[in-house]
Amino acid sequence: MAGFREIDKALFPIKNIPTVVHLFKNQLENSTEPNLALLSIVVGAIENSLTCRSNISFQISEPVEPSSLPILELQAVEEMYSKFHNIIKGAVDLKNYAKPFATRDLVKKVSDVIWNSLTRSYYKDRAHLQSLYSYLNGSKLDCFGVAFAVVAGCQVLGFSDVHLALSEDHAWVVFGEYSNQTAEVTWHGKGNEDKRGQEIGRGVSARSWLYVNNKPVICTRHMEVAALVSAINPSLNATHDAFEVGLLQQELLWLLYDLGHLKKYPMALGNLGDLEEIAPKDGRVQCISLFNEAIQSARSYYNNQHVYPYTYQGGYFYRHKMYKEAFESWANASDVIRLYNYSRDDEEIYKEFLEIANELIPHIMKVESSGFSSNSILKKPECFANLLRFYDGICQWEEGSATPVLHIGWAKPLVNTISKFDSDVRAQVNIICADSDEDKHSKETNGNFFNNNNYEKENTAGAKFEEKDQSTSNVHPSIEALTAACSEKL
Ligand SMILES: CC1(C)CN=C(N2CCN(c3ncnc4sc(CC(F)F)cc34)CC2)S1
Repeated sequence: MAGFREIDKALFPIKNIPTVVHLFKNQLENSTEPNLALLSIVVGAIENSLTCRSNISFQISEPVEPSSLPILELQAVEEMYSKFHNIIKGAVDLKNYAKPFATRDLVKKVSDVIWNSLTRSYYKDRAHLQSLYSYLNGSKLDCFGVAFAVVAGCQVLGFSDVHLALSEDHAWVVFGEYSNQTAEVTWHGKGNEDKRGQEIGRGVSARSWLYVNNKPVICTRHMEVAALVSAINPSLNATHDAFEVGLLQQELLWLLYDLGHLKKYPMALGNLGDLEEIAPKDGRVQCISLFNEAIQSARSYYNNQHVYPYTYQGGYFYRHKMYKEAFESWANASDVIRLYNYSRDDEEIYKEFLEIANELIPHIMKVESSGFSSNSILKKPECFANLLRFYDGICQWEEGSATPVLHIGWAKPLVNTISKFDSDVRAQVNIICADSDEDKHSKETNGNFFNNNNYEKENTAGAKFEEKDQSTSNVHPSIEALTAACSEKL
């Protein structure tokens, strides 16, 4: 695997963001494949020098240029690249692995080389541990960083069939002549025995959100560049970002967007949307359309089995006080999770729903019930309908799962929220029956329980609602009990 070519070397020493973008453009547009190790070292070096107080070795001099980046010398990068190259080539005797396609043994061997060269114990969730710069200068990598390093290592060895597979909270690799082989190469979560070398489970874990019902993002080389750019972390500390690092990430994501490499990568589109919300670039689409593109991408390529596109969008609406829209996004997120079984590996998404249900929605209820405007969301039946759909999805997520989701801590905010809607508003919500069926996945074809798009009559709020008929629904018993309880109470 050759290192930089002459046209890349000519860009050094790197002093500003446009030059980094130019380097990535060269790597992404030329005929051979982009060099993952080199690009990860470059952005990792810049990120670390601007976010970590101790400017680790690469002889960083104070920026002399008016531009915003410390000067990055070619020699420093080449030394790091050849160090990575020598670690991998030195440890893997290619005579034992016939080409052209990788084998499980080869992938496991590369994973072992990375794994065994890491610092014995360190705080794994720390920021800035995702790049090869961190690996080569601090022998530390986070969960994603290990998976990325394995793919970069296989690229150095010439196995172009080994690619990164990404769920919303885990990473693994695919390989083989038909790219249909899978292997764990890193750990996940706290205190879980790693499953490195094993193929991705078809057992109970396959129904957990962690493996997105076998609809992960399967990266091309170019999408692996998008993953390393997405993994750039501009945070300086808990409250501040290093402005230049965020700008670099935003410019690189736009380059990848324009080249079409974000089309099948919903989270990268969401990341770009978040950056655009903070610092909108002239002549670019609104950030809300990026969140919509992420949702369309998940619906088109991943059978709508991803949650984050809806929480990116819901978070945006919430921050902009567009509460009716936020409820719809969160209800759509809940329609995704309802088809999964909750497992102990799903903590991250559990925390996401917990925060929405027990922090964000109660906050909205508080600020909305202070005023008495006729335009209040507390007067809108579709808001009530979407909240019920949101809660019902979480209840169904729990159904059939070995691990419970709900506990008493969920009930108080839940009842408090529902009881904020008057009976005349609640009465306008039509709960549509869906066929009751044990298997979760057959439900995704039966449509929603709360079909809040199925209205017949105009009502005062301008939306159209059917009068509630007497049909009982088979939503989760706890939701039905709650709505009944509210009716009795009022
Ligand atoms: C709506 C949110 C709470 C805001 N940020 C979210 N992110 C979700 C995770 N993020 C990601 N962004 C791009 N690619 C990946 S791959 C991956 C799994 C990891 F194990 F490899 C995570 C992730 C970025 C940040 S979801």
